This record gives sequence, structure tokens and C-alpha cells, in this order.
Amino acid sequence: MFDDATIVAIATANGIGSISIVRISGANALEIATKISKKTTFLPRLATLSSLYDINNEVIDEALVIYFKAPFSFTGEDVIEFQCHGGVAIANMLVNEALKRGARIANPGEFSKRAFFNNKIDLTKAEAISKIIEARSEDAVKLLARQLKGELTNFVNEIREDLLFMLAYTEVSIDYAEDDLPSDIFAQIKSKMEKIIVKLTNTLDASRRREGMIEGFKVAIIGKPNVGKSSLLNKLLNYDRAIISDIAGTTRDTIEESVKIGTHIIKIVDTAGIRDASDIIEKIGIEKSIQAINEADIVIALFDNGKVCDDEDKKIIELIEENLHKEIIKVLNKSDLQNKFDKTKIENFIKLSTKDDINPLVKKIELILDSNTHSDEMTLISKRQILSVENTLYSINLSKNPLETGELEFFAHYITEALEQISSITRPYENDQMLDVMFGEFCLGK
Ligand SMILES: Nc1nc2c(c(=O)[nH]1)N(C=O)[C@@H](CNc1ccc(C(=O)N[C@@H](CCC(=O)O)C(=O)O)cc1)CN2
Ligand SMILES: Nc1nc2c(ncn2[C@@H]2O[C@H](COP(=O)(O)OP(=O)(O)OP(=O)(O)O)[C@@H](O)[C@H]2O)c(=O)[nH]1
Ligand SMILES: [Mg+2]
Repeated sequence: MFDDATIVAIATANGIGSISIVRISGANALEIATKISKKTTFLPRLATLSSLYDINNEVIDEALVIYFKAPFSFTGEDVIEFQCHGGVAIANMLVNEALKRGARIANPGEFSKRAFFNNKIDLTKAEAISKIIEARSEDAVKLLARQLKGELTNFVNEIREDLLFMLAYTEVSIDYAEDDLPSDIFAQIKSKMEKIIVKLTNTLDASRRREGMIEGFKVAIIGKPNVGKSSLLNKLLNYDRAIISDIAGTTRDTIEESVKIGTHIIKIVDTAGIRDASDIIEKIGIEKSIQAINEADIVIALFDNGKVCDDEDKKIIELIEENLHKEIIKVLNKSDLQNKFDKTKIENFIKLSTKDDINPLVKKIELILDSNTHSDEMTLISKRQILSVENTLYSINLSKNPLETGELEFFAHYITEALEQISSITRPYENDQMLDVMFGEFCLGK
């Protein structure tokens, strides 16, 4: 899995700050620390103030040294932390001193990878740690902290227990006469199975709705050319990001920018106006708009109050009708102009002008995102987790039929598959490549 080298990395951000932390993990960590500090003993977990020296005995810093004695450390190995004065210069010098004394630079995610292989954390916690570091909203942090605390691990373990129960009784009834078993055993198995299916389905639904909590929710702005999509984007961002003009077709490519609304991070996508274009570039733009709708959590459909509802608007209304499962906010823009738009064509719209206050729209977006996120449903935080739950459900669904027909070997086979799938969320049996990719995406020093 990994060599047993002693590894070193700067754990803190690469910039100016009052304190920096250099971490060393591995069998030689303590020896390296005694050489750099010239102190012979460190009491585990006690912060010790010490001068630190380079290989020529010149003093580098006065710093705190903490020794975490294996296995009671983050990685499960001997760990030394130098908590030195901040900025990057001293931290870099300490890394170099550790290298001179036999350590090597840690790969991205290698501390966490070692924690995983030493059973200090499972994959759900590793994923939570990796995402916490990149989180940009309080909501994301709170969601990830729940996973770090073990919520998903417990959820997986409960389902594993139920599946194991089902499997154990099935194996027994394959091998022994039925009268040795509780008479209602298959009723029990069925009812457990139904409960698992509901639990997994609910989790998938909630997780899909909340996918944006970590990366940002996608809000797409659509509408025919010149309705004011880019004006709205700029207004939501509070600065002039997109070019605006009264020439239809000004925006040719999709623009995506992040902004915070309430406690949520949203990614606003400004698209090229939808129209039946012969112009090849604009056609590509239209395809991108349709794609933006598909990928969006919320769609803002703009109409122009100052113009009559034409074929281009009807195309947008058609698209809305094809996507009723989506959160779509209809907005009648340019309400400062005299009304020409037939309002009966769009019901339940918000009236506004991008030249004026757009707060009603912002509030509406916030309300939708609040209702998507403010509950304590179990939530998966990565595509990997979602895929594993989907696969678990798939295998369980396949097991239903053989259970009905009494083909218990087949039933046991599918339940075993489901068990492997659900277990892979916390601890995959064999999948080195997946682990390499996953930990490789961690930031340096983690
Ligand atoms: N200075 C510092 N702060 C930090 C970290 C760190 O490594 N160093 N962390 C790095 O991510 C996070 C805290 N996570 C940690 C997780 C486990 C252990 C640890 O020593 N675990 C031992 C002992 C447990 C105990 O005493 O309860 C163990 O699990 O055996 C330390 C930090 C955030 N803050
Ligand atoms: N009167 C009025 N004009 C507006 C309003 N919003 C936008 N406009 C004007 O409408 C024109 C088009 O605005 P854009 O934001 O470029 O429109 P768009 O939908 O991005 O257009 P394309 O990129 O071509 O699809 C500009 O001249 C804006 O100043 C509004 O609320 N009231
Ligand atoms: Mg535009």
C-alpha cells in the first residue's frame, strides 16, 4: 500500500500566518525531532518549548514540539509536530532539516492514507476531512462534521447488520430443515428488506437534492436573447462580470460564477439566449443552455415585460413544462417598462427590474435552498458514496424475486453483493486504484 518511510510536510496553509505546523510521521519521527531540538526526551502529547537547530547547529526557531506516540496519533504511527513561527520560511527550513535526517516529502493525502490503513479513520471520514478543507459555507462544514463524527459509518453498519441477519438465516434454511427456524423468518426477512429499501431510497433522494451543499448549488438563468440574463447575473454577483448590450446574442458562451446567498454557496450560470439559430456558434450556445437546465438545481426563466410573448418565449415555456420536476422560478423582467407581455402565459412569476431591487428573487432562491437543506436527513457527500448506495439498492432489488420463488441460493448471492457494495462505503475489500485516486486528490500535507 505504501512504503514505511518517515514522511514530512507542512500542515498549514502556504502563506503568512502567526504559526505554521510541520508534521512528521513514521518510525524515525522521534529520532529526527531529538536531533533538530537537541532534547533527548519528549513526553507524549505534551507541548514542549524548544529551540530548533539546523544540521550546522545554527538556531532556526524557538517552537513547540509535540510527540504523539504510536498508535495514539492521527496516522497511528509516531508523529512529531513542530509548531513554529509562521510564514513559510521557517517551516520550509524545518522540512529540509527533516529531509536531511532521512524523512521524505509526503505525497498529497499520505497522512490520511496512513490513518486509513492503520484503521484510525474509514473512508467516510477520510472523504469528510478532504472536503472540510475545501468547504466554503457553514452548511457544508456542518454536514461534513456529521460525517466526520461517524454518522455514515453507523448508517452503513446498521444496514450491514440487517443484511447479515438476512444472509445468516437464509444460509441456515438452505442447510437445515425449516422447522429448526422461527416460522415467520421469511416474513421477518421481507420486512427488513422493505425497511432497508426505504432507508436507502430516502438517503439517495436527500443526497441528490443536497449535492450542491458542498460544491455549490447550480442556478441557471435562461431566457430568449436580450431579456436581461447577464444583467441579472451581474446584479446577483454585485459586480459587472458579464458584458451587457442591447444587441441580442451578446452572451455567446456559458458564464459560471459563485456567490453566497444566505448560508448557501451558489454557482450562477448565465447562458446564451435560447432561439432557433442558424448561426453555428449560437446553436452551440443553445445546446449549452439546455445542458445548463439539466444540471441546475434551480432555473430562473426570464421574460421581457416590455415585449409581446413571442415564439422564442414559447420555446422557454415549453422547456419549463418539460422540466416540471425542477425548481423553476419564472421572472418577468424589465417591469420598469410598459407592459406588453401577456401575463396569462406564465403563472406565479416574480416581477422585477434588474435596474432596481432584485431582493424578492434572492429571497425566493434562499427559501428553496433552505428547504432543500435544513433537515437532518442522512446525506451522502460524494459521487462515490452515491454510486455505492445505488449499487446496493440494485442488488437488493434483484434479490426480491428469488426470495419470492424460494430460490434461496440466488437470494443469498444478491444479498452478498449488496453487502459488499454497502461495505465499500467505509472500507472497500480490494480497490487500490480507487484509493490512490481518492487520497491523491487531498491537499498537500493532509
Ligand atoms: N495540531 C493539530 N491540530 C489538528 C490536527 C493535527 O493533526 N494537529 N488534526 C489533524 O487532522 C485535526 C484533529 N484530528 C486529530 C485526530 C486524531 C488525533 C490523535 O492523536 N488521535 C489519537 C489519540 C486520540 C485521543 O487521545 O483521544 C488516536 O486516535 O489514537 C489527533 C488529531 C485538526 N487539528
Ligand atoms: N429597461 C430595462 N432594461 C433592462 C433590464 N434588464 C436588462 N435591460 C437591458 O436589456 C438589454 C439586454 O440585457 P442583457 O443582460 O445583455 O441581456 P441577455 O439576456 O444577457 O442577452 P443575450 O446575452 O444577448 O442573450 C441591455 O440593454 C440591458 O441594459 C430591465 O430590468 N429594465
Ligand atoms: Mg447575456
